[in-house]
Amino acid sequence: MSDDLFLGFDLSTQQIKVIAINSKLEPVLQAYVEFDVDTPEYKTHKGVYTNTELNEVFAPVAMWIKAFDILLGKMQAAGFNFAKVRGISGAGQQHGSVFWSAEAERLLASLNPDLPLEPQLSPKAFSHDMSPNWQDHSTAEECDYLEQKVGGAEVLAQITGSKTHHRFTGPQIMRVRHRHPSRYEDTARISLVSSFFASLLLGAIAPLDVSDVCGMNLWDIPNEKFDEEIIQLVAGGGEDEKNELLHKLGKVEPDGGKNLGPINDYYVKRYGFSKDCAITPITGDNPATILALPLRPLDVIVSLGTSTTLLVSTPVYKTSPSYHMFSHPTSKGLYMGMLCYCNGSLAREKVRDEINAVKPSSDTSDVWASFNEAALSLPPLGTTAEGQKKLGIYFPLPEIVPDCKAGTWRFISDGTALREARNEWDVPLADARAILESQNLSMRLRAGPLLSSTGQPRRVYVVGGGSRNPAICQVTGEVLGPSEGVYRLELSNACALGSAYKALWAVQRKVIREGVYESFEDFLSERWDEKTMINNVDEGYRRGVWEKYGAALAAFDETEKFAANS
Ligand SMILES: Nc1ncnc2c1ncn2[C@@H]1O[C@H](COP(=O)(O)OP(=O)(O)O)[C@@H](O)[C@H]1O
Ligand SMILES: O=C(CO)[C@@H](O)[C@H](O)COP(=O)(O)O
Repeated sequence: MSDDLFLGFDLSTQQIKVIAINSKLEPVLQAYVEFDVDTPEYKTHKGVYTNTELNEVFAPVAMWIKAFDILLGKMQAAGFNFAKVRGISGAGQQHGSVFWSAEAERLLASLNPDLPLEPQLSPKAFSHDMSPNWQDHSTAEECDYLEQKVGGAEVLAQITGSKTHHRFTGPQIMRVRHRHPSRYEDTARISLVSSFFASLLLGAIAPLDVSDVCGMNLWDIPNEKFDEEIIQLVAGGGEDEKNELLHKLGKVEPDGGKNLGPINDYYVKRYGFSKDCAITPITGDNPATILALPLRPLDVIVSLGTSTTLLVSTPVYKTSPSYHMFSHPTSKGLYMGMLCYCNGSLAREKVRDEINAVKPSSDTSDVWASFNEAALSLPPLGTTAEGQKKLGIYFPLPEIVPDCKAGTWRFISDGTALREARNEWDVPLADARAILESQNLSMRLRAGPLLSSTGQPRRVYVVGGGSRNPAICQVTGEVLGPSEGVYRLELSNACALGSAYKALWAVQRKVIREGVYESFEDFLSERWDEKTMINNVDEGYRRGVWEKYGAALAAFDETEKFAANS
């Protein structure tokens, strides 16, 4: 019906957000809750706790539930008509795990609509009150062990789509078993952040999502099943321990558009949702992001959230230890290729703050004004009249790609030799251009094999908080050089939007024949209106400039190797 509504939630690092759309893909409501601001009692910083000594980063599960209570309350206060919602999907920050206690199923199934969710579930529904976060770097030992036992990074990447990564859920579960054996023992079920969120909505533990499960290092992507050898290694012990872990993980739902069941009665009674509002698998925030745009071959999404991620959709399952492959969230036979950086917006903010400290802008309405001016006042690579180029690496946090400790490095390249910079670097002003170039050169270096033989994209779509920044968009266009330019998705939250599209597709997709449905791509292309959804924010390829950055790639590769080995 024309007034039917569909919800896409996003449980990300710093916020929980929602977008409601109608059947014509038009957004009718957006709302969010910011953890640090709206749930201050948990005292998180940017949504997480950090234990620097052990390289641990984690988030309190109770805070997410409380924030969800607040978000639903905000929607109610805005007069949102929950009864019109026909379908719900969502996205969760990837890799984070939630450890449910044996009490969880009973508590989820008997929620009292007179009370908020959080006090009914926390702490009793959980065997562990914290969820390891994707920024965590504490699992070096577990990663080395798994990689060595399974036969190396290439083999792990072939099976699971990625080499082992500190943040991936398999190594994280293994660490919880090592560090908190009794909590692991008391765990009845393990969810990802995505399936945890679906469980809250269903009032029962939801299956894992077909795409998000690929962020665990446990799922054999080509054979569409858990890899029992890896499960055994993570579980320790013998056959019983392996089966116990398989049971804790539960099933994986292969159909991204499946109706998992109606929304739990709790929400019907408390908020007035319809009894037949369908819950569709909730996926990872990055898989959900690729659903926000009708991607064509050679198109790239650069998501500029807390993390920076580069995403492509491809029919080719081509693995490498330097990037990730995931099953596509809606379309069997397609895959999502991804690069992910920890040092995205927080690293840019650090340089921005250093510049504001020495050169505050007269434009007090834009905290990025001085940073942007500094970035755009220099030529590519800050090249001097003598031909010296500046290459920097800015990792306030340990980085994923390359696997590198925290630090800042500045280099001068004269085209043949590379050396660490001395006083010829105007710190911090020259850092503005250098950090943007560095982040884009790193993506260009690694995304090449996922793209054409030249490594040049057709379009770059920028999404997320950082895409509002014109200097960031310009340097992205200069370095990545897309032939058709850089486009910004005008709705700021791509993964919530992609999730809402997924909910709509799941409810309205045509049945082609028994068990075969209209594809997500066909469904979206028919309805999507480019003119209202995206804006051309940079011309992209500039003759001579793209080539100049191409010529600097080898030197940039060397700077990364230097940083990773120092
Ligand atoms: N004008 C801007 N320029 C650069 N960065 C920005 C701008 N506006 C917002 N951001 C950045 O966007 C980030 C949040 O993006 P968002 O996509 O909401 O992240 P997440 O989904 O990870 O919570 C913030 O860390 C902030 O630094
Ligand atoms: O770890 C990854 C992807 O592998 C991150 O992209 C997380 O999924 C968190 O994303 P944001 O909160 O930055 O959107």
